[in-house]
Amino acid sequence: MRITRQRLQSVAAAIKPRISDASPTPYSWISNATPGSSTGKLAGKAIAIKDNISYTVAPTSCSSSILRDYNPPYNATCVQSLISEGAHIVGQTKMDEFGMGSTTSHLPSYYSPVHNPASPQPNEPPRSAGGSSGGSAAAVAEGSSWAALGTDTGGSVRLPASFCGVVGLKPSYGLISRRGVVAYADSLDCVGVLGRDIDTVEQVFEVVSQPDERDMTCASLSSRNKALEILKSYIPETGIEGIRIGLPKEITQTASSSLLDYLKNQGAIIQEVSLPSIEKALPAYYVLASAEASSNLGRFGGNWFGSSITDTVDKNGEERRKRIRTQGFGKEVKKRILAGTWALSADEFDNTYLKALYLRQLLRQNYQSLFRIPHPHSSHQQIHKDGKKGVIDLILHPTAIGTAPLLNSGEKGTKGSDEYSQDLLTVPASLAGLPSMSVPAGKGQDGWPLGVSLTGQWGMEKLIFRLGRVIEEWNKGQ
Ligand SMILES: NC(=O)C[C@H](N)C(=O)O
Repeated sequence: MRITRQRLQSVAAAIKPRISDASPTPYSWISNATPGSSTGKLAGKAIAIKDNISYTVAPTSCSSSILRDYNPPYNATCVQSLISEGAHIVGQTKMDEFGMGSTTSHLPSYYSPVHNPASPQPNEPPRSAGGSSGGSAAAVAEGSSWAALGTDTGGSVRLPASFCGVVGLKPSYGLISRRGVVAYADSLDCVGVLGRDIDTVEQVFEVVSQPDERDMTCASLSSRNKALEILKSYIPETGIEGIRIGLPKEITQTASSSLLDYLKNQGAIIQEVSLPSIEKALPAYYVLASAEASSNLGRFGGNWFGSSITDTVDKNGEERRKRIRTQGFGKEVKKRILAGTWALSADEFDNTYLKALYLRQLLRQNYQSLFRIPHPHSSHQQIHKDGKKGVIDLILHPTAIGTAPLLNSGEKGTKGSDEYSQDLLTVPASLAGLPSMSVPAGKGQDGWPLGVSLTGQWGMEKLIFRLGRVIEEWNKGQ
């Protein structure tokens, strides 16, 4: 039988029981298909995927009304890789609409926000699972999926991982193909992996981190190999003896002294470093991400998407476009489209967009000046004015400014500009395109999970996993 798009859509319609709208479940769609294959590196493993990653048997809505009935015609490369290795795709997970948010509460009215399952007491008021991949983090934390894919533009995998007490990796920019992933901000978007431990995250990462000639931004095999060779020549094959960890002095270190002592006892060398440009990272991120989003979301104009919204068939094209975009996008998405369009306008371009690009460049140089391990692409190499070389291998700091905020209370950063500040410590690595992983690290005074982030040179995921495992060991004793 020929597989046409219509056929796929009717199959999806038959098997896509959308989750009841009032439920705080992590999922927007749950599969009732039988588990994956019994062979392959991920045989039978239950994996959830964020609702902006194309999977032909389910609607891919990006938690947006405009894509409510969109069924993608092909699998994203990363999903195909999971299926080829025997994984069972258990469902698609809720997210802040188009990835814009940090709480998974920017949702269409027919979804309710995801509740964070890491609650230390059964009757606590619900807290946010973080965002925008809050559904993926909650699915892993509650145990309904073994691992999950998310996407991270400015912290969307790491922040929910920290709030839900799981591991979340945002890989180096370009390591996981984005073919079939709905774009938010192309110069920042990364597919990321969440799991309850580092072994799980590494197993999934190894499967999905492959060159893809159908994604021109996906790193080639030679860049990947070069990064591995560089790592071998700088760092011993095992252990963390002699690994240099930098603590940025601009970030208040909540990492417990017991963790730092534990790392020192294992042979790590810990020192303070300076990342002054980190201060301007948040405004630069929101200018650049919104500018890119305003352009990317232009494609949702009413011709191909949002057809279920329209009752304006008889109106001219402009009316129809306006109506569909007005009804189809939520408030936060509209705000970002307007902000991004403004930043790119002739009057504002130099003063806003170019300034943000400049700040991004400063931040990138700042990171590069700290690392002992060189960037595999020489064009990124920082030549130090003073001729000094960088000395550290990994940077360690808290993932978030606190524990999970209450849901929809208007307090602790769930709404308004306060919500943007949740990303304070995650956007710097995104702007620099560097790998960064959040690992559970103790609890806050309120008993909710805390996470620490490890950031390294481009392509140094293996080193991040290695140090992450030591932190994981320490965390078991907490
Ligand atoms: N997509 C992300 O990484 C989340 C970030 N809070 C944003 O709204 O852009």
